[in-house]
Amino acid sequence: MNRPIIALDFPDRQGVADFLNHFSDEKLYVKVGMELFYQEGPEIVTWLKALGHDIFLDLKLHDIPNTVESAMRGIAKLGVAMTNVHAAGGQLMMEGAMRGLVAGTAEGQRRPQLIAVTQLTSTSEAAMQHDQLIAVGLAESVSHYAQLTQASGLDGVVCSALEVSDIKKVTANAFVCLTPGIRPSGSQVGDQKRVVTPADAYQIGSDYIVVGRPITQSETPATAYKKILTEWNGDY
Ligand SMILES: O=c1ccn([C@@H]2O[C@H](COP(=O)(O)O)[C@@H](O)[C@H]2O)c(=O)[nH]1
Repeated sequence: MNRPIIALDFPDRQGVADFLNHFSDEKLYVKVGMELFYQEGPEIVTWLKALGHDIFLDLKLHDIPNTVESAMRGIAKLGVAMTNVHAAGGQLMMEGAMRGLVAGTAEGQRRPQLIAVTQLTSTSEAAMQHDQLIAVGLAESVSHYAQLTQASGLDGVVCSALEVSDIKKVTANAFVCLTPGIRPSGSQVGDQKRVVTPADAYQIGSDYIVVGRPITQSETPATAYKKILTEWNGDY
């Protein structure tokens, strides 16, 4: 079964522990983002790994190439399955990120997948053009960032499932599209702008989906997760 990646957007480890209690012994694919990591530090990753979960460390690095390369060397040592940067940091920064990750990965250990954020799923086309002064459409901007990411030697991108078909046309087969902004029909959209249901993400061909609040804020998280898991595996 392909597992949806659960965004563990909690303020502390206790919040995560309470949440995980709903799942008995199930091995999950979880995402640790800024909220949790900046409170708990790298130990949160060590703890989740010890529980048997796979981890996407979503820190979205965006800095000068040398700084990102050094930071990635450290991230590699945490043994996460995947991590990321912002494609807007540019080709030199992304190449530096990959160099750091390769250098920091111990022999015999698998290098974490490295992907780049194109345009955040909370960004609308109008906001992108106004805030970032980008004159092209959102689809074109996302496609450009995907090609730049591939040229930089990374494994894939973060985008909305709405852009996956276009990206797949201009990138290699193995190039990964990870899609947050997933909302089961009827659930609250919140601050997300480019949303897709788990079933549609499956149909479109997303490689991974990331789901946070529809699971973490649910009264019955395990049931919400199971329903999304089923849809995401083409059973709906
Ligand atoms: O473009 C992006 C990149 C990252 N995210 C992250 O995914 C989750 C989504 O959570 P929801 O509660 O399902 O909205 C969150 O941690 C974001 O930081 C994203 O949404 N869009």
